[in-house]
Amino acid sequence: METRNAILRASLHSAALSIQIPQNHSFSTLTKIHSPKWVSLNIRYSFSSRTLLVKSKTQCRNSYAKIKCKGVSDIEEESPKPKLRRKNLAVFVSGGGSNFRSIHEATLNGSVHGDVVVLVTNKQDCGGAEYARDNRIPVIVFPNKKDGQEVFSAEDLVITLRSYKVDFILLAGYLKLIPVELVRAYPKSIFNIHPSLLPAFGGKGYYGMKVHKAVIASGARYSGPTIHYVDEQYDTGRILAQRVVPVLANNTAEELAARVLHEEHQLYVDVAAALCEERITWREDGVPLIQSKENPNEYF
Ligand SMILES: Nc1nc2c(c(=O)[nH]1)N[C@@H](CN(C=O)c1ccc(C(=O)N[C@@H](CCC(=O)O)C(=O)O)cc1)CN2
Ligand SMILES: NCC(=O)N[C@@H]1O[C@H](COP(=O)([O-])[O-])[C@@H](O)[C@H]1O
Repeated sequence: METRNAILRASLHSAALSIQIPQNHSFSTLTKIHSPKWVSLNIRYSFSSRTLLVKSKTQCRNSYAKIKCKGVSDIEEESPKPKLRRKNLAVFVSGGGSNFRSIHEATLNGSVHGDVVVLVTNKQDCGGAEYARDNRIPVIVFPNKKDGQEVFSAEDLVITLRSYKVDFILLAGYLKLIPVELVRAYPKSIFNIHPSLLPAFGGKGYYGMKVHKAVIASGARYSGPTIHYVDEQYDTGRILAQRVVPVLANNTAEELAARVLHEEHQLYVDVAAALCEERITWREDGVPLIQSKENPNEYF
């Protein structure tokens, strides 16, 4: 097939390649110049609905090289990847919302293939709620009581989140217990970030600076954020991701909090990206794993 022969003019200095391919077909190349004489070339050649991949490592004599495919085995057919639907995210906060802002910014810059469609908070004047209003993200107050009377129930919250077609719920500094109705309505779809290496320093009473003070007082040499699935109790859901932050001998709780928070921001964006790209898988023993984006054969 004529497509199997591509005459290449490799200008090894600028790594510019020109390829003579029949008209009305598209192609893309990936080149790697190993040395003045050797170049690797992957040609992705698409026509109609088929994509062919020609891989070759070729010795270039002077500045021309003729790539010949030895047979069909040189050509792999790439089935077109189904275009992933953008996912809808609900974020829950109670405070400043720096994790929420990191996630929102990542949805805007393309790092996360999703959109924050609603913010939920128990404190309608907190920093996270203010940021949401400034960015035209709807804000829901939950729990919401007036004169001790519940005016917006857990069932109301489930119905409202369904109306926004929420795929994933991300807790980011939310300090209230998520009701069982919501946990059951969104199985394996609610996540929380906690500022210690769970299961250490977690559970009722462990939030905010209380966590970091307990870590410092314990003499622990390492801390760091944990992202876990949310179940019906505080901080007991399956661990999905962690980052390690050394605890320095002279660290105050505030200094440790700042370093852990910095790691949280990147970790939550990485996890949100994996969720929206459907790169979560479950090990046989029930441990959730994240598939590497760079190398799909690797999990962490
Ligand atoms: N069903 C769940 N709900 C929530 C979880 C969870 O894992 N399952 N995680 C928390 C977040 N969190 C730790 O990561 C956490 C938040 C708050 C508390 C706590 O002790 N809160 C106090 C009240 C604090 C306040 O109102 O200011 C309390 O319940 O007495 C512990 C852990 C979010 N929800
Ligand atoms: N147990 C829950 C808990 O302590 N969560 C912690 O609250 C902070 C919220 O900061 P943010 O509002 O700037 O994202 C974060 O450090 C988060 O890990």
